[in-house]
Amino acid sequence: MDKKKSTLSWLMEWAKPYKTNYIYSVVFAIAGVFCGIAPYYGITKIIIGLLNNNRELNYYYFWIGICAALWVLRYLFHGISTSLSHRSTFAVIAEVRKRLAAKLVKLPMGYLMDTPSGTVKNIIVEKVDSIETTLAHVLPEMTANLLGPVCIIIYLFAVDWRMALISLITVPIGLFCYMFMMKDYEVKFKHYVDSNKHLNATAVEYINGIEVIKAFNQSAASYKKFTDAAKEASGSAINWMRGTLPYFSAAMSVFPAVLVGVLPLGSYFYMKGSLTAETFVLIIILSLGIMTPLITVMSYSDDLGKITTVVNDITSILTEDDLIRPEMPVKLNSYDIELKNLSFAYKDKTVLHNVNLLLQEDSVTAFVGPSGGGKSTIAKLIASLWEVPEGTVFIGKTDIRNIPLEQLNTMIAYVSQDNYLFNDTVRNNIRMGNMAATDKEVEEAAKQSGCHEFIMKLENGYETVAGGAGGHLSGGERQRIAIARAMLKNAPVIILDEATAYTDPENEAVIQSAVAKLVQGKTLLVIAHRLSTITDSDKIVVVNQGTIEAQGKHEQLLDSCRLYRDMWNAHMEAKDSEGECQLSNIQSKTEYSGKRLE
Ligand SMILES: Nc1ncnc2c1ncn2[C@@H]1O[C@H](COP(=O)(O)OP(=O)(O)OP(=O)(O)O)[C@@H](O)[C@H]1O
Repeated sequence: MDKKKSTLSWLMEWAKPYKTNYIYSVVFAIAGVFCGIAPYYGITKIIIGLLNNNRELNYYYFWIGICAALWVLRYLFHGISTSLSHRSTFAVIAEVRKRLAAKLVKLPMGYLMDTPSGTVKNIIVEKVDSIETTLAHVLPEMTANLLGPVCIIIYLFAVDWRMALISLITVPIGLFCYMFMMKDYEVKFKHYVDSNKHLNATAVEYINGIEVIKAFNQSAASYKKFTDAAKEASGSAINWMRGTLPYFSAAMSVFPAVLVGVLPLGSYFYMKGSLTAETFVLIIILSLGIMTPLITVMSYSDDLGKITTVVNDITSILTEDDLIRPEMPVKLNSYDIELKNLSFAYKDKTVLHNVNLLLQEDSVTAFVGPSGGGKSTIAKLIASLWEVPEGTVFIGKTDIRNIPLEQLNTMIAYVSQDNYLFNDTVRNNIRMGNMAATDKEVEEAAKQSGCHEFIMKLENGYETVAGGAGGHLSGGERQRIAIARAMLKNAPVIILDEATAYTDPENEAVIQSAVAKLVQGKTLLVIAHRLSTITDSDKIVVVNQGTIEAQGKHEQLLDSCRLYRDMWNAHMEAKDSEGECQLSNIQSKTEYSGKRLE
């Protein structure tokens, strides 16, 4: 996407589908402005009639009628114009928000992790909302309100060029004030916008982290961070207003004050006999008529100063580089996953070094290893949550960069420790795995992942609303719902990244036996800290410090890999000390391999 496009080009691109509506809106706005100015001509005619001692009542009725009709038409046309521009603008706003939401899904996780969610929300909600003024008001009203006075001034030139020039006397002064107002406007407004984004991010952080803040008695520090952000936001608003308001007020008062020149100089010409009373009255009244449109134009100049910052914010997301993927689905020979010379860094920190590995279809591969070794990073690269910068991930011998994102998302079910549950019913949260699933299928998946029982105990069973991020459920319950969701998806590649970390051993056994039934013919990758749960995997891979330290079956690794042996011993000791050394019992329930379980 073109990152150098101007603000105007962006606005035109967004408004293009509604071009006709906008054109009609401008036309009606112009008609409205003319109907607003024209009565001044009628009033001039009435005054001139009075000055000439015209005694024909019909003459006055006629002009009064014309003025009244025009006044009504003015509001009618303005209403039609505003309704057309608003209808189109709200459609544009919805479309821009849709594009932003669609874009977020295509962006690498890195972008989303580096950008606070409050900032993203601020752009999608508030910033997008603020293009409303420009498209719905500034475009039709500013055009019309500029065109009206310009036409009158041309008419005045035709009537008396000296008076027309005099009526323009305030324009350079007004422009001068305007120039001062616009000096540094964008910088100050940007500061105001940035500090508001920061305030949004801090507010979201404060709300999301309230549990930790309370638990660690950090309310004073966190509250201070939030109040500092609020203070900065209000300071930047004051700074922005202070820098612009005096000039804005001066421009607002000077610009439309056309009578300042018209009255004294007109009187002088009249006294000298070079200006008739009729022309003088006509010029005075028409000069008054152009004031209202000029004030309207001035009031929108402020919005023009803001729009570049607003559009830049919106397009900063829209022009961010996507995960580049083709559109057309590709045919894959198998669901074998192969990593070749895979390296990866989070910013400057390299966490994977030249990883080579094969995860075969119809088999269970388990990643084990010390914390921070890189297990989840490999899983995320396979799931394309991050772009592969160096080396290659193949699925069925096809580079994942050549597989459309949608196809990839359909064939991989990724369940992590922190699975997000939407603020929707438990049933719909599970159904996200397969939107076409029937209620019965949803419940079947819930039974297999060990959540049916606790769901039935919830206030409204499957219709209970899970709450934002599943806040009404325990960590283990949330994980089991996420597993049910993945089961329903029935994807050929399943990645369980510590998916049962919060689950108690009993439920873990239920889940694992259910998953075991599903893995036939699939590629299953399990990341686990509880080694006893993966001893029967087809392949166990020891990941340490971003490299593959060893791989093989449990018994082989016990013999050949010291790190694995140490981890196993530590795990056994921990189990012993917890008094839950019914290993054989748990193992028999927790084997992932479907072949053994059946
Ligand atoms: N988003 C991120 N930004 C920066 N560094 C990260 C990010 N995610 C992970 N890391 C770092 O990358 C390294 C590997 O992390 P990763 O989560 O892959 O390890 P892991 O083996 O899965 O660890 P664990 O078993 O604790 O989940 C760690 O040093 C971690 O701090």
